[in-house]
Amino acid sequence: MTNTLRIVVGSDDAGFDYKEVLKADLSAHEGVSEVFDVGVDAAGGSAYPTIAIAAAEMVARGEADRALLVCGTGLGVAIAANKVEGIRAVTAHDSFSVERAVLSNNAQILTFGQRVIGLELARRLAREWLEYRFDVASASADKVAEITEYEHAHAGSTPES
Ligand SMILES: O=C[C@H](O)[C@H](O)COP(=O)(O)O
Repeated sequence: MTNTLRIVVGSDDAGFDYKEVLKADLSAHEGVSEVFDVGVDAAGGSAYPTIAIAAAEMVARGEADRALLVCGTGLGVAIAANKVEGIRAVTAHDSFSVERAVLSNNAQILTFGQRVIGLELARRLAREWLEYRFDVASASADKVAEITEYEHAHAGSTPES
């Protein structure tokens, strides 16, 4: 496989068990060149925003290509990661959404909820996710660019209500 991926994984306490399994899967996958773990460790303790922002900042800085994050629902880590400029993070618990997260939205971050989906489905979805690459020449590219343009134009500002 060409174009291997550097992936950062992270979770809060509620996602720790899945994060550890997914980390092992990613580390053994031929399509993954590096796996970084921003926690939590077995001792736990960090809340989901802390972990999600740390992972998202690694992606935003170009230190990792993607992140795979787990919390109880997948929602909190996605919300927090999306606060980092340039990041598109989505929660996806089905095969089609995982595909479109990359091919339509060029999302760099996928999140799972340990309290929502079974472990084997999460493992399968993570494997599928590794196979997709966003096509910058696709019809989806202009739509993603519109998000980025808005983000850049409004950085640091709060929309008036
Ligand atoms: O989105 C948040 C996650 O599900 C987190 O693991 C649990 O958050 P809570 O303890 O605030 O419900």
